[in-house]
Amino acid sequence: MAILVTGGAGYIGSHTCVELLNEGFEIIIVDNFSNSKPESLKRVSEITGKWFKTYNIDLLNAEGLEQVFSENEIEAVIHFAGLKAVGESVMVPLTYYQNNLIGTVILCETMKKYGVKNLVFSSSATVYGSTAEVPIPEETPLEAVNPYGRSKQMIEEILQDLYFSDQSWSISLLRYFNPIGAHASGRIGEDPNGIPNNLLPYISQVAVGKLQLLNIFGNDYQTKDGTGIRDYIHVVDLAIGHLRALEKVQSTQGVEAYNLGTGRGYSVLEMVQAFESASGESIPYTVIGRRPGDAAVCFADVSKARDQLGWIAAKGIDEMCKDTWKWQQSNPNGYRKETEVLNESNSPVRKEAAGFLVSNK
Ligand SMILES: O=c1ccn([C@@H]2O[C@H](COP(=O)(O)OP(=O)(O)O[C@H]3O[C@H](CO)[C@@H](O)[C@H](O)[C@H]3O)[C@@H](O)[C@H]2O)c(=O)[nH]1
Repeated sequence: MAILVTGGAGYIGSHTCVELLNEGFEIIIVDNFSNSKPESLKRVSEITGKWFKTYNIDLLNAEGLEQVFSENEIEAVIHFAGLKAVGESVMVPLTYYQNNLIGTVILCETMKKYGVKNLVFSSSATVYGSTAEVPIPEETPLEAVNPYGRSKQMIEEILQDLYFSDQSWSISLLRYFNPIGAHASGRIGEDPNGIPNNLLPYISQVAVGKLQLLNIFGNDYQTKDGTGIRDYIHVVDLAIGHLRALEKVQSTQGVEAYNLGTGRGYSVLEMVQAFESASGESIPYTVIGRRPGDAAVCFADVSKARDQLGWIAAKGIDEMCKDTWKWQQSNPNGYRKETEVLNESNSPVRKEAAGFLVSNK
């Protein structure tokens, strides 16, 4: 019996695959590689010394997915696959709803057909919106503020309805706070397309000299130093949280949401300092206006995951920054080779995209 991992080649997916393989699970991966590279899976194999089957299939391809279920004995699914860029989701909402919602519905229909009813779903703290009171417990009303977030919120609701219709399902909704860091080997890590949207990938690209200056989005929030506060969590801790959730869905029925965070918040300026110490590089920055939709402060109440999953994040901010830096330094172009990067920088599409991003700053 195997665990099916959708989106297993992505950032959180690949780290979870390492932990699953290390704990002796058999895994099968489905990924369309729209935002990831097969190279990450090669490295998962290299780190663990284990082999696994990978299908290059889009979740919207119901027949392809059916083939995966008919060819393998699957006991549970961890579902990561989905589009995840907030800004992009505002511009192409239908693409987000098509991929994230319909992809999940097709996955669940196929699971149902094959009698597989154990599911761990990759949700996000984004479902809480930007005004929730901290620390945020799971029962906080959900009010996502952009199409990406709403797609996660709607999927959670669909999965609740599914359980209501058939109580033999067992589903965990994992609401991630801010995953950063990388595997300690430095072989797998976060590999964003183009200019990063998120703080840590941006800082690490400044440290390695790919970007010149960090733009800090506002220093006039009601926080200790005026900059935004977030609950950063090491991606390996997060990956281990999936294993605990998997044990839970395999031993009970029901649908439960869990916050996966550390329960501690750090400001943007504290992250800059922590990264400077970990890397020995200086991070030049400038303060610009607030980014629309950003919360001032966001951190988790982690008691439910601790009490019900027996899970707690173990790695601190220094280890998060050290591992991010090791990955960034040894893979300045992510999973791409130098030649691929050169070809891309000459492509007209790439130039247009870069112009677009700069003009939106
Ligand atoms: O170039 C940057 C990028 C970010 N920030 C700030 O850094 C903090 C963290 O930002 P970011 O890394 O973009 O994370 P979030 O805004 O918290 O967004 C993450 O967390 C959200 C809520 O969980 C999810 O919806 C998103 O997908 C996920 O990227 C915030 O205060 C930002 O204003 C900057 O100052 N400059």
